[in-house]
Amino acid sequence: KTKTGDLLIFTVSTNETDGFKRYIKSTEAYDLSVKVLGMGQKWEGGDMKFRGGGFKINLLRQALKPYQHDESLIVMFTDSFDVMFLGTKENIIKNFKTFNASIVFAAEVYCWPEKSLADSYPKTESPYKYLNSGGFIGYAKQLYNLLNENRLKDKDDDQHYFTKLFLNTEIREKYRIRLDHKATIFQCASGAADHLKLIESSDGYYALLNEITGSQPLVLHGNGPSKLYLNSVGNYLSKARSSSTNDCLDCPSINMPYVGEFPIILMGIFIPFDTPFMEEFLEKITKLQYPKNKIHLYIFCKVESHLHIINNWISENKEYLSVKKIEPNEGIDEPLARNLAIERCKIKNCKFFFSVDSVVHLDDPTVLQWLIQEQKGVIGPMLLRPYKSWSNFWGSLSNEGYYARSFDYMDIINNDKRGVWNIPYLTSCYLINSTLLPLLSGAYENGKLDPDMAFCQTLRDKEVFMFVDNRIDVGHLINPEDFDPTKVNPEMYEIFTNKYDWEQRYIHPNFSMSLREDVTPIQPCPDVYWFPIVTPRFCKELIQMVESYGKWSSGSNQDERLAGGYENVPTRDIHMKQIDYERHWLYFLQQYVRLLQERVFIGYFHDPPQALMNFVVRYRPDEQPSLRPHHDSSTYTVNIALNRRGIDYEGGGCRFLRYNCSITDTKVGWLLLHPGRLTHYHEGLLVSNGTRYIMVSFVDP
Ligand SMILES: O=C(O)CCC(=O)C(=O)O
Ligand SMILES: [Fe+2]
Repeated sequence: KTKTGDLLIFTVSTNETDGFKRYIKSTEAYDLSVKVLGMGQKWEGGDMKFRGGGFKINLLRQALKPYQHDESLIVMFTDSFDVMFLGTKENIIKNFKTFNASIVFAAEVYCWPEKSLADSYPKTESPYKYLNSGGFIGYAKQLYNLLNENRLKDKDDDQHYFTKLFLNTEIREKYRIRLDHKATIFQCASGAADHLKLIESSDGYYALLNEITGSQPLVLHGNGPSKLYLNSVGNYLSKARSSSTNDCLDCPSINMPYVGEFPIILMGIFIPFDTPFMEEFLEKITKLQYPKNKIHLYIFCKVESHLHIINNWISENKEYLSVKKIEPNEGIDEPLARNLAIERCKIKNCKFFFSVDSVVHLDDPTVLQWLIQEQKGVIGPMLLRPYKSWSNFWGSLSNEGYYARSFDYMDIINNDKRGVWNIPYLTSCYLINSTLLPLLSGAYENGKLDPDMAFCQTLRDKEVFMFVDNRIDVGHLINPEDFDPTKVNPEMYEIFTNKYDWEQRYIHPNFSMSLREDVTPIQPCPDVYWFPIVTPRFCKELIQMVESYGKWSSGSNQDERLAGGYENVPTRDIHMKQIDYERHWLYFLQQYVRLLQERVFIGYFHDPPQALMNFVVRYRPDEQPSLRPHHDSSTYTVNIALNRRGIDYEGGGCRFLRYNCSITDTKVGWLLLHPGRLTHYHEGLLVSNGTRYIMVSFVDP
């Protein structure tokens, strides 16, 4: 039996979709108890994107039967998958009573489904003129009787049904039916997003303020096309976040390290186009902290030139449960390859499908343990292109279904707000719970859409939420644009487009130590400084680049590469311009070398550094074994050792005559920085065996 003035809430849902779970959470946030009708039954209400929904009303009528004589019990009905509660029972009842009505319906901006009925409505100034049947509230007895004034079939449209009843003035007055024109209880979001503002409420949570009516609605309905709006503000409302501490209150907690058994997963690795830094990509996959004998591998490689590295990697990693590889010559396109991965996941009885694209670098090996524990249907870690606002998710969608920036996008990518975010588009790296796979057959194929767009469209159509977690930083994205795999050592050219990864591979790990005030720079000769700057790999690859180009200068004074056509102290060399590396090298000078220069030659600033001569020198006993004493045409000179004394060659080094000081134990990747003129008259010492390579720049000639 119910108490006087009690509130009984009904909803209908036949299965526990993400929207339903969100609805239930919102009722829990305000201690509301709700009776769910239809759970586990077959949905008989038609396709709600068109007309339908009579099913809901017929279930409700049945459920109200026991209360048909109760004149004080207040009954509320709401849809579930696109509805959230924003307030307490007390406020709902209080606001209901101010209507002095028996039944109150939600009101919305659009007259639907029969536009022509708009003229039959009573006139109102409010933008919410028309009945919406996704939410209503009334006394049990009157509601029950109203539902018996007329009958509808399961597949009939419930909103149409109620609109007809409401527009019948006799019935309207008999039951004292009113519409919630001021959205004091029900807010329908369609056409109203501009009226609404998320505010920080005095209770430490977020609330929704209707700036037109001044109300703070208690039930928010993402009717019609406003579902994405609801998803977006839903990240804040119903106590999902604290406005006072800025904490996510609704985010699953994660055990690190992982406790319990590791479920079987299928890891799909997709290489749909030429991607730089594949080596590191695969290394990070290898290092994932997840038992390999719980992972089925599925590799789609559409790039002939990457096959070699993939095959090597597969043969070095034999512990995986199984490996399925799709090669370019099989003629399987990307959407199909992705769809097949889902089918394979089903066949292998996996618990999760983990999809990773070749642009994804999973720097934190715990990422999988993290994602498994999120308890979401579809979830990915937030990944960014370093130093950029490009990410693997969109905060909002344009009307055409493409990227739109959400009000909180920058806050999320800057980590000013951390949490697990319901978003309309997610790509590159995500984990899918296998319970969803039956919905996702063919998900990656949809007309002309890119496979990622098609996939997200499918998820949205099936009302599956996508989440992105920015609570931890587990990796980053590669930018594959402008990558030219036809070059020798093409990653060397990625200093602009993928600077972060370029540094990881090519900048000496101790480089930044030299910039510290408390570290005294090494000075092997007066005003000659010595710094680690690039990795041995950089040196090796630069040598490969010049050697494969191969057109070494003759070592004579005539040099048509120079503006004057004459070189006073010629070396056997290849200029960076000749291997299309000049721009890159100048940027390197500006980004790294300049900082060292400013650290040791105090008070000299020249940004960006200029250099017309940037070249690799080759010394060989039978070619040019040494370089006679000279001044450089530079303010300061950069001289990097590219290979190893005592292993690759004997002898060599640089001698400063004024100080009778030589540096012969040069180290690969280490840079000598010295003034070019006047005091630093110098020579290149004789190479007696092998080949010595150095990289030289005359900075600020
Ligand atoms: O061999 C060396 O280390 C010095 C090279 C040099 O002085 C130059 O190329 O101008
Ligand atoms: Fe020199």
